[in-house]
Amino acid sequence: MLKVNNLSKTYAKGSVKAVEDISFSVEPGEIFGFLGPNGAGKTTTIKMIVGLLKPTNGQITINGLDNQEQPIEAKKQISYIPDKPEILDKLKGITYLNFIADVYGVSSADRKERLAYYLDLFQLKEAVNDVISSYSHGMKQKIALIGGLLHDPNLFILDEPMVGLDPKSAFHLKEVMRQMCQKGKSVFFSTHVLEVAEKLCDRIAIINKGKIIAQGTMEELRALEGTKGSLENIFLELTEA
Ligand SMILES: Nc1ncnc2c1ncn2[C@@H]1O[C@H](COP(=O)(O)OP(=O)(O)OP(=O)(O)O)[C@@H](O)[C@H]1O
Repeated sequence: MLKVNNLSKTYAKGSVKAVEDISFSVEPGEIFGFLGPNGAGKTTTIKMIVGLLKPTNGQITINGLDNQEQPIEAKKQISYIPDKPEILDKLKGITYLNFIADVYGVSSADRKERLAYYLDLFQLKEAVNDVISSYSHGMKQKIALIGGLLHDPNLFILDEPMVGLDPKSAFHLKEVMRQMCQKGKSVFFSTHVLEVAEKLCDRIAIINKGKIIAQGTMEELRALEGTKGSLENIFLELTEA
């Protein structure tokens, strides 16, 4: 579903090596967690995958489509929810969601069904008629999530999705991620919440100082470190230096 090959990104005319020659893939039906300390290169990697930043080197394919050669077709495959979604907050929630559905060409039958389902799930049925500027941080995040789910993306990409969500909404988001994967779609997300990653992800990659220092299933990561410990233990040991 997602293939990242030898990807690098430098900033400040090459003086900052934010991402250095990383490679990984996310298979259909997989939840993939992307972990790393502050400044490790997670957001930079995600922005290259979704086409917001041009790689210095390397290739990204999404469902077989090169995201630099076929950017529009590649973007149709994905939804991206940034850590701080910037939404058109002068609009009412429902106007925003219909706008997103229009952009992605979602049919009126699918739109009606998905809106009813997700607005109920994330408890925004009433608030959707208010302007977004009146929403709390968590409500803004939820309207962005619903917008991201309306076109039923093949690859759902989220940067720190749990921050700001109440426990019930976080629970439902995790359920939505699992349901997507049961349908053969994929989820790729960054997080600092290691307990969530450990429970939810099929595979995990850990990035540190721009380089991937470990990747695999929890079992593989444990074997790599020769431990029976938690992901927190493994993460701290690997990123200590
Ligand atoms: N626009 C930019 N110009 C220069 N350097 C940048 C820029 N954006 C990011 N960096 C640098 O690139 C490196 C990777 O940053 P990035 O935001 O990708 O990290 P991150 O893993 O997402 O961190 P966090 O967990 O704190 O969000 C850091 O050293 C950061 O200072």
